[in-house]
Amino acid sequence: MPGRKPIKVALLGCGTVGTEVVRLLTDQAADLTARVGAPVELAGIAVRKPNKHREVPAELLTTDVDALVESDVDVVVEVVGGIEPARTWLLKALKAGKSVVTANKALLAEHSGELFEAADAAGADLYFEAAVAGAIPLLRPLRESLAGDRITRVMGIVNGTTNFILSGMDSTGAGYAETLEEATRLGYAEADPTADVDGFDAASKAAILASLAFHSRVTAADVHREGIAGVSAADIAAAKGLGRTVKLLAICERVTDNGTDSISVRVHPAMIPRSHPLAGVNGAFNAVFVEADAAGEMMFYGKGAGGAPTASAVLGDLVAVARNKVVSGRGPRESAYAALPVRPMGHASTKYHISLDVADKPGVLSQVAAVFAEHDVSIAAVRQEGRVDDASLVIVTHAATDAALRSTVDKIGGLPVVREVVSVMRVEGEES
Ligand SMILES: NC(=O)C1=CN([C@@H]2O[C@H](COP(=O)(O)OP(=O)(O)OC[C@H]3O[C@@H](n4cnc5c(N)ncnc54)[C@H](O)[C@@H]3O)[C@@H](O)[C@H]2O)C=CC1
Ligand SMILES: N[C@@H](CC=O)C(=O)O
Ligand code: NA
Repeated sequence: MPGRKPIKVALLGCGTVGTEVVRLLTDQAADLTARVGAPVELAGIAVRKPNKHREVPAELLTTDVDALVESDVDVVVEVVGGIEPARTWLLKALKAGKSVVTANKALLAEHSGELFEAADAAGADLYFEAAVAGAIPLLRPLRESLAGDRITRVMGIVNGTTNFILSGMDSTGAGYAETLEEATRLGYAEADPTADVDGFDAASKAAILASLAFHSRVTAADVHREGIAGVSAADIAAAKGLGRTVKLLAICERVTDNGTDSISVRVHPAMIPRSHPLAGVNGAFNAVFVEADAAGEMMFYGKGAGGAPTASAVLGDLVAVARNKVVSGRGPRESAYAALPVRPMGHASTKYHISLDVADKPGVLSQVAAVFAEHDVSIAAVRQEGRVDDASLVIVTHAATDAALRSTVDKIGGLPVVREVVSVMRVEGEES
C-alpha cells in the first residue's frame, strides 16, 4: 500500500516454524500488503547462532533479543518456545503496546492470565492460533465464532508426534523409538520430545482449549496427564482384537452437577472404535470435536504439526494483528469471567479395558466379577482366552468414576488367582 506506514515485525526464533514464517512473509509480501492495508516489514530476526541461518537475510539476524523487542517494531512474533526467557520478552513487548503472536503453548498454559493482563493494560493484541492444533483454525472459532454459544465439550487428537507414533505402531507395527526419531526429523516433535510422549504438550493444549471453551483460567497443572510411553505393542494388538485403536486424547468437558458447572480436563491414551472418526486421523494430523448447545457437533481437522502448517497459523494471526494496528483496533481480550472450578480426575466418568493374566480354573471369573460389584462398577463385556496356565481375561467396563475404576484394578491385582494385570487402558467413543 504505497504511502502507508509499514507494520514492523520482530521475529524471535528461526527454527522449524520461524524459517517457514520468513519464507511466507517474503514470498507473499505483495498479497499480505494488500490484505493488511499496509506493508508488513520484517525488521529483525532473533536467533542464538546467526552463522547457522544462511536461508534468511543476514542483515536481519541478531542475538540481542531485548534490543529487538525494545526497538520501534509494532508486532513481536515468538517462535522460540519454553517459558523463560520467552515470558519476559513477551511481557516486555505487550507492556510497550506491541502486539504479540506466539505459537508457545507451554508458556500460554502457565502464564496466559499475566500475558492477557499486560495486553489489556497497554491495549495490545495477543494471538496464538498456532499454539493448538497447528494449521487448524480452532482457537479463533472458540474465541470468536462460538462466543455466542455454550460449549459443552472439546475433545480430540492435539499432538502430532504421538499420533504419528501410535499410527505407525498400529498400521505397520513400527517401533516406538524409530517412529519418534522420524517425527523429530520431520519437525513435529518439541525441542525436548519427552514433552510430546509424556503428554505435557497435549496437556498444555488442553489447558488452552478448556480456558477458551469454558471462559475460565485453566493451567497445565489442572490437567490430568498421562503420556504414551506405557503403551505397548501388546496394548495395540489387544485394541485391534476388539476392533479398536489407541489414540492420545485430550478431553475437556463442562460437567453440570445439581445446576453447578465445573470443568473436567484430561489427557491420556484411550482405545476408540475403529469406526470412530478419530480412528482415521493418522500421522501428524490432528482432529478436534467441539460440541455446543446451539451449534451441535463440529469437527476440526488438519495438519497439527510441521513448519509450514504452523507458519500458516502464525501468518493468519500476524495479518489479524497488523489489520488491527492499521485501523487502531483490537482483537478479543481474555474471557475468563466464568471462573469455573476444575474437578479432580477421580470424579471423571470413564470406561476401562482391563486385560488380566489369570489361573484358568473354576471360580476365577466370579472372584473377579465380585470385585467389580463391590466397587459398583458394571461390566459391559468379558472375553476369556486360553486354557490352564495360560489364560487371559479381557474385561470392558461401563462408565464409572475413575476413582472407583482405579480401586477396582488395584484390588483385582491383589487377588491370588490373578497372575498379572497385563494392561489397563481407558475406552472412549461409542461403537457405531
Ligand atoms: N514444530 C511444530 O510443529 C510446532 C511448533 N510449535 C511451537 O513453536 C515454537 C517453535 O517451535 P520450533 O520451530 O519447532 O522449534 P525449533 O527448536 O526448531 O526453533 C526454535 C528457535 O528458537 C531459537 N532460540 C532458542 N533459544 C533462543 C534464545 N535464547 N535467543 C534467541 N533464539 C533462541 C533457536 O535457535 C531456534 O531458531 C515452540 O513454542 C513450539 O512449541 C507449535 C506448533 C507446531
Ligand atoms: N510437538 C507438537 C508440535 C505442534 O504443536 C506436536 O507434535 O503436535
Ligand atoms: Na491452530
